[in-house]
Amino acid sequence: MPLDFLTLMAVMAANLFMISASLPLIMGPGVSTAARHVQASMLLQAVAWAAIIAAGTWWDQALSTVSVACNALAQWMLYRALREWLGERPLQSLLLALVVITPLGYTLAFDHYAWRVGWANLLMSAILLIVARATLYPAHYADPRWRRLLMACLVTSAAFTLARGLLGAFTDQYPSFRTPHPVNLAAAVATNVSLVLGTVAVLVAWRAEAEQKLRALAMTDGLTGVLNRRGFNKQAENMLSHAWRHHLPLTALVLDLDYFKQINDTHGHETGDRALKLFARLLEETCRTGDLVGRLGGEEFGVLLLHNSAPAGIAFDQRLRNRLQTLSMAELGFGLDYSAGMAVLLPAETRLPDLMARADAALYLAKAQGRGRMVEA
Ligand SMILES: Nc1nc2c(ncn2[C@@H]2O[C@H](COP(=O)(O)OP(=O)(O)OP(=O)(O)O)[C@@H](O)[C@H]2O)c(=O)[nH]1
Repeated sequence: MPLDFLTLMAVMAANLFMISASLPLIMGPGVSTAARHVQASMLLQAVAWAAIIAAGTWWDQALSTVSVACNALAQWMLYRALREWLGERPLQSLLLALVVITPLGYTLAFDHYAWRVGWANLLMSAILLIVARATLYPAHYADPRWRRLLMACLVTSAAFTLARGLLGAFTDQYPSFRTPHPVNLAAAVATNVSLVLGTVAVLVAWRAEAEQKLRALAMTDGLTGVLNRRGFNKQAENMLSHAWRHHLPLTALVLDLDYFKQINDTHGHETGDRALKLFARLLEETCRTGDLVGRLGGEEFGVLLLHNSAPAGIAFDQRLRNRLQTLSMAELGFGLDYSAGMAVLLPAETRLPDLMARADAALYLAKAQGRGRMVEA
C-alpha cells in the first residue's frame, strides 16, 4: 500500500486539532493544572504540525521555526503536567534551556540545511528523552501502566527524531523533511500511533488524578480539613503496625470540646463551626510531623502521637490548652475549653479499637470530674 507522507502529516494535524478541541469538552470546566497543561500541549503540537505542512507553501523559515518552537513548548507543557502528577521531576533547567535554544538555533542556522536539521532534531530528541525520563520514579505512588505507555510513545518519537537529525546532519541521504524518505514515512506512521497511545495514557493519568482526589476527599472532614473518622482510623492502623514493628511508643488522645451545645445555642451555629475550625487548626499546629489528627465526629477529635509516651501527651495537652485559651478569646470573643482522655499503647495491645476505647473511657472520666482537664487511662 503506497503511503503518502503529506497525507499522513495532514491526518496527524487533523487528529491533533480534534483531540485539542475535544479534551476540554471531555474533561469539562475546573480541571486540574496538570490537565490544563496536557490540553495546551496537544494544541501546541497541532499548531506545530499545521505550521510544518504550511511551511512548504509559504514563509518557509518563519513557519518552520514556529513549528519547532511549538513542538518544544508542547513537550515542556507535558513535562509540567508530569510534575503535577508525579512530584518534582529531574532536569527541569536543562529542559527549559533546550526548549528556548532549539527554535533559536534552528532559525539562526536556517540557511545551512545540515546544521538546522541536525540541531533541531538532535535537540528535540534530547527534549523528548528528558520528558520520557520524567515518567519514571514518581515522588509518591502513581500507576506504572500509563507511565510506561507514555514513556514508550516518547522514546519512539525520540528515536525517529534522532534518526532524522543524524541523517540530516551527517549524510546527504536525507533531502527534506517533506520528501517521502523511508525514515519520514516510518516516523509519520509511528508518530500517529504514538499520538493515539499517548492520548490514552494522559487520559488515564487524568482519571487517576481525579480518583486520587476523590479518595482524599472521602477521607477528609469537609468543615475542618483534617482527616475524618474513616481517614483517621485508616492511617492510625498503619501507625499502630509501624509502632509495633519497630517497638516504638505510641500515645492516643481523644479530645472533646466542653459545653459545645451551649456555644451553638448562645453564639449560633456559624460561630460553633468557627470554633471547630480553630480547634482543628490548633491541634495540627501543636502536633509534630508524623503525628495524626482527625475529627472523629461532632466536637470530638483524635490525636496519635508517634514515638511518644505519657510525658509527651501531657506536654501536648498543656501547649494546646494554653494556645486555645489565648486564641479563642482573640478569634471568637469567648474562651473555649476541652476535656481529653489519653492512653499509651500497652505492650500487649495490638488493636486500634482497644487503644482508642481506653482513651475514650479516660475522656468520659475527665468529663465526669468537671471537664477542662485531661485524664490518663
Ligand atoms: N456548629 C456545629 N455544631 C456541631 C457540629 N457537629 C456537632 N455539633 C453540635 O455539637 C453539640 C454537642 O453537644 P453535646 O454532645 O451535648 O456536648 P457538649 O454540649 O459539648 O457537652 P459536653 O461534651 O458534655 O461538655 C450538639 O449540639 C451538636 O449539634 C458541627 O459540625 N458544627
